Amino acid sequence: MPHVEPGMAVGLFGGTFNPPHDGHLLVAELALRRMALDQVWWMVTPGNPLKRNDGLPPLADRIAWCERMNEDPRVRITAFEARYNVQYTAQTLALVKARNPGVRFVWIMGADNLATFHHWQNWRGIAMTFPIAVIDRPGSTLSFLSSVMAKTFAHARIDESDAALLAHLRPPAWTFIHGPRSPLSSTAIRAGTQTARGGDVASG
Ligand SMILES: Nc1ncnc2c1ncn2[C@@H]1O[C@H](COP(=O)(O)OP(=O)(O)OP(=O)(O)O)[C@@H](O)[C@H]1O
Ligand SMILES: O=C(O)c1ccc[n+]([C@@H]2O[C@H](COP(=O)([O-])O)[C@@H](O)[C@H]2O)c1
Repeated sequence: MPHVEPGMAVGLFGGTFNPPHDGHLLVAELALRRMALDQVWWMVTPGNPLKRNDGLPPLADRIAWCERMNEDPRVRITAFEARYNVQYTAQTLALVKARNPGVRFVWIMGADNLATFHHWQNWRGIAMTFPIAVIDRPGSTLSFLSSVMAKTFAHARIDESDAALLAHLRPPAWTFIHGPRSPLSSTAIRAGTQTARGGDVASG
């Protein structure tokens, strides 16, 4: 687990990163700036518990790709979930919190995950224990209105102009952050229609 000091504000950004791309960098930079975070951890998951993970490249490869991609020293690449044998985010977050007293953690996810968040293990517990920042993503912009999570915790949503307060608020507290958006996805990169650094691959 990366080193942190009490009093720091840290964003936890879990992902499969198969492969990482500029969209992930954009999320990290937006989160650092808008929430005045000291660090963002890219937590490379052993495998999304809701997805089929056969065919997933080895964790070591995905970590190496992330390290090659990232140039910001505030972004820390970690795969401690595999080492501690945890896969569900609720477990991951409990572990991080227990090992780092006095540190303010915020869970960060793209808007596509907001739409399915209510299928996650103990999702209400996560929302009751950690502030959450949802970053806009093409195709999922309206999920902050329609998702079960957004409706259930509508009373706890703060305006994004107050995002810098989020790490210091008592949960439940969440916000939806709009900003520059990236159309990139790992799926399209694997399919060969986009590149990790952006832009469409010309067809034909
Ligand atoms: N372009 C993007 N804009 C905003 N958030 C993104 C973007 N790409 C990925 N994310 C977010 O980053 C986190 C990790 O995503 P992941 O590694 O699964 O990438 P992905 O592009 O969504 O992959 P896949 O297409 O395989 O599902 C998730 O919270 C996801 O919502
Ligand atoms: O805990 C869960 O039930 C759960 C369900 C789906 C996704 N997650 C986590 O959400 C993060 C983003 O997943 P993904 O597939 O969009 O890269 C990653 O850290 C996953 O482990 C967690």
